[in-house]
Amino acid sequence: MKLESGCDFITPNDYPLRPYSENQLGQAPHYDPGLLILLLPGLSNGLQLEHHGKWINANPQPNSIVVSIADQIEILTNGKYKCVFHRVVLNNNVRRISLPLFIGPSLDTMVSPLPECVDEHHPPAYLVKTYKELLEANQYHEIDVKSCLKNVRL
Ligand SMILES: O=C(O)CCC(=O)C(=O)O
Ligand SMILES: [Fe+2]
Repeated sequence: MKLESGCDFITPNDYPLRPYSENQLGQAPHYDPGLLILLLPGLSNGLQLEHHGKWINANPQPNSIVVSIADQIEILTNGKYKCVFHRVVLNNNVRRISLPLFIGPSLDTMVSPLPECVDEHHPPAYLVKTYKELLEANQYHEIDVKSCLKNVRL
């Protein structure tokens, strides 16, 4: 994958306080686009990851950066490393601000399973698309539950 230039973007999140409302969602369950996400998770909890059908709290350490796998790593590794399905639950007591940096290749980069991850037992499991086409498949709407992965998994 050519990574001399890339398409990175930051989409800050500001989640309001919602007293007296248990488990109200700040972000619906979704997959993130791109290669990797570097997230400054702010001071409050709320980020949850799906693991074997259950939601678990990420509970990042104070002053840490959360690194998570986005959809292109799943495609590049031919499904070996799965994109993290996650959501945000609003906090009853603390206003939550988070800062995710979405790291991706340039928009015209073809994203396909790496040859090292394909063999006779692991045939290519994803369609070959450019990063731009992957974003379009997701309607540029990263918080939509519909991930581009659904459109490119074979
Ligand atoms: O607020 C968070 O911790 C996560 C944000 C997130 O998942 C996103 O913006 O895609
Ligand atoms: Fe996300």
